[in-house]
Amino acid sequence: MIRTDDLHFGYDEQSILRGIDFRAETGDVTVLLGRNGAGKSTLLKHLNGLLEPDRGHVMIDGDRIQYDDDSLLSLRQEVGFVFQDPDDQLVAPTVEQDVAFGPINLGTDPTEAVEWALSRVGLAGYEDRLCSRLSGGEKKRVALAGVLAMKPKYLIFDEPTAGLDGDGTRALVDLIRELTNEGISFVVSTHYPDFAAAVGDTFTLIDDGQVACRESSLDEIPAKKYGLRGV
Ligand SMILES: Nc1ncnc2c1ncn2[C@@H]1O[C@H](COP(=O)(O)OP(=O)(O)OP(=O)(O)O)[C@@H](O)[C@H]1O
Repeated sequence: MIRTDDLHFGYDEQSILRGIDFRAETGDVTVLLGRNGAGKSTLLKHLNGLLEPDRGHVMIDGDRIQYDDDSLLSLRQEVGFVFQDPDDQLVAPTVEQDVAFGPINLGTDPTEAVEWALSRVGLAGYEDRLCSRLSGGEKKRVALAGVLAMKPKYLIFDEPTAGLDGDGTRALVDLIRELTNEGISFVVSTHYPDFAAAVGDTFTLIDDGQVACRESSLDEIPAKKYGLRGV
């Protein structure tokens, strides 16, 4: 389980998270909802140590996140993060080099992991393509493959459908459900109720820097009251 207790965080003087008690159960797809600027990305970035709280803490399977370099390296193998904008994530010239980056950093032979990850995202055969020439949707799949290649236990996915067309979104729903059945737990943020309903097991709404509600059905989330798209 990923949990945060009394998590506080602000950028400069601006307080963004104000006592977040968040829970993401192992085996679930936990969907994070909230209006623009509510702090969803900021919370997600705490879950694999990209941001360090001002107060409170983050626990992964009962262990508090530690922020030294060695601890963060092993944390990021266990808890992968796919950014909203793939251009913030892709680091190497070619698809194969990019997806191999994580396993190589971990000191493992990347061959099998790269082949597996690219086939899971439907990009087998793209190994030698230049990342810079890919479409937005393809870049997003490469970014996901790069995280999958690390074989994470938890996968944090910030706005996964941003920039995807209908087919891309449907394929992503199927992939997330398959990977969940294979043992990867997801935390995803989204503004799209259809996508949320299709992938989610539980739904957490962030408002005014706090958890406003947590439900096992999207229908129970008071979308209109919190400025969200309706189901
Ligand atoms: N690096 C930063 N420096 C200063 N302020 C920031 C930074 N990143 C985000 N913010 C501010 O923090 C607040 C929360 O941003 P965040 O991206 O976490 O919201 P969000 O819920 O993910 O929004 P959206 O749904 O629009 O993506 C916003 O007011 C945003 O402007």
